[in-house]
Amino acid sequence: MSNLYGDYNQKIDYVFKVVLIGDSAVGKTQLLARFARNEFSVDSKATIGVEFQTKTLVIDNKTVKAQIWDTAGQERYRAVTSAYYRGAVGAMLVYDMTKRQSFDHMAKWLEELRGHADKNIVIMLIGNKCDLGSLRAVPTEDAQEFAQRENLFFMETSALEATNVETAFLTILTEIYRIISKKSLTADDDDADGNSSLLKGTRIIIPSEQESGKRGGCCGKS
Ligand SMILES: Nc1nc2c(ncn2[C@@H]2O[C@H](COP(=O)(O)OP(=O)(O)OP(=O)(O)O)[C@@H](O)[C@H]2O)c(=O)[nH]1
Repeated sequence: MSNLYGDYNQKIDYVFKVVLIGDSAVGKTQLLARFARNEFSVDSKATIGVEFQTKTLVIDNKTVKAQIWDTAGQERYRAVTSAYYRGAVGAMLVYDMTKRQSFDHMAKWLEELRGHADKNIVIMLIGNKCDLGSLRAVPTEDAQEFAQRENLFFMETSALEATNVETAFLTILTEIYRIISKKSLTADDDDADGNSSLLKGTRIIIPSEQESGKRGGCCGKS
């Protein structure tokens, strides 16, 4: 059996690590719960340290395992920053559209991300909690402008109502796939050893055989 989310007996062609970042309580954990398990919890506890969940899907007839990492927005609960970003090929910068401050902090989060992650990482800005429309504190245009200026994808979501959550994850994963598959075919960014800089230090592509035990640089549950 094969559908959008793949067949569990199928071999994995790619593993894409995507990180979630943003202030505490913007909804990172619930966006992940909605995408990975189609669940939502109203009494979500603050994340302590780092967690990740995986979801397997099919893009362009290839089986892609999305490994989505979630960390604490609260400084005191944050784990070692560089380890969190290592190997990430995508990032979702999440703010709460009812909390202006969480949007104003996006520049700071973006700076941290760009300071630690691969320069080719695909980034999406997410305005979460769009179900709370009457409490909106961040106009869509402000976010669009920021996204355009910083060259980010942008989407407004609701983890509660499952609005745009799947679309957001599929959009970023498809864009990562588009870049990776193009990189696999071209040698534009090759270094002196013939290795693509995008592929080299970042383990963007983890071949299926490495999935079964030889995977490097990752920890956590799957
Ligand atoms: N109305 C509404 N509430 C949401 C939505 N997403 C998350 N919440 C609520 O917002 C609160 C915080 O959600 P979390 O997912 O734990 O936030 P977080 O960004 O992971 O927080 P940290 O782990 O502290 O970084 C919880 O009470 C959630 O139920 C949403 O789309 N709409």
